Amino acid sequence: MSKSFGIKSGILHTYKTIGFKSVCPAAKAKQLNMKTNQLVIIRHGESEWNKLNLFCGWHDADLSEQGAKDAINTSAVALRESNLKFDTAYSSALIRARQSLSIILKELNLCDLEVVSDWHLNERHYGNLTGYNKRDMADKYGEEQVQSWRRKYDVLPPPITADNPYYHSIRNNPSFKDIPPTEFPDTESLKVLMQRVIPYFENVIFKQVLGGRRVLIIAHGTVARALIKHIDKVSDENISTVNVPNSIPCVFEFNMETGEKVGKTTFLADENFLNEQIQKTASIGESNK
Ligand SMILES: O=C(O)[C@@H](COP(=O)(O)O)OP(=O)(O)O
Repeated sequence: MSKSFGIKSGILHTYKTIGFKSVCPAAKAKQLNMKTNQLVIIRHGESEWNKLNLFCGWHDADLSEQGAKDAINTSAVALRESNLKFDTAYSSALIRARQSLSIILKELNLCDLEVVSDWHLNERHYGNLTGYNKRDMADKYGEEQVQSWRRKYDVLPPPITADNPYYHSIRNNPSFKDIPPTEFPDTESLKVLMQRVIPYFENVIFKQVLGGRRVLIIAHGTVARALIKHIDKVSDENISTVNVPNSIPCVFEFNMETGEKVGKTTFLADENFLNEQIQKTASIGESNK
């Protein structure tokens, strides 16, 4: 049985959320009259490349069988148990996010929901790390370097070169045909990714949230970290400690008049399961050799 709870410092050490601590009666009355709306963000289910522990980024990996099951048993079950309803949904242009969204919507009997898939919500481009096993890269370059590529705010992986086995399939992916050539990345840090994700979020998605539409976003680990950093004002340093696991819905609530965040960021999962999945996501994982 899923249950919800706010992120506390014990779970994501330095990640502090904005909660109401004590309020005067007038402020309480204001809270009670406040119109709010929720936004749900989910990282797609496990992909074939998550399973193999490969840097994936803009490579278009399918969902694994387990990922498809988790979209049903973890994502859809939690949304249903929490009685969350949606008017519209967004995903990246990548198959793993689109597949997760379509499975979740089918489970919730929402197959007719308006859906937008947009490349601005794509995972960060992992540059020339694309296709390599994370543990093998740690053996070659050291764990510190690999964790810095993965989690530091402003560290770019080496740019992808034409001899990378996935260079051409990424460049020629029909799902990316509308991306202006000058905006097609060859590597991205979290900082660089935020330059495309946050304007899209603010100008397209958040306006709908403030207008009262109930929005579901299916995205990626780094995109979810970008949105958490932006919404919860996490510092450049502390964001490196935030890891977002596959399939577990993350719920934010906003004051519709002011756009301010209300209450705590909430992951819809049992606390032990959430902690286990966060540890798994943070870890460099195993080699396939
Ligand atoms: O690109 C990838 O390899 C993973 C994230 O990997 P880490 O940053 O956790 O290593 O992205 P996602 O599975 O969310 O699309």
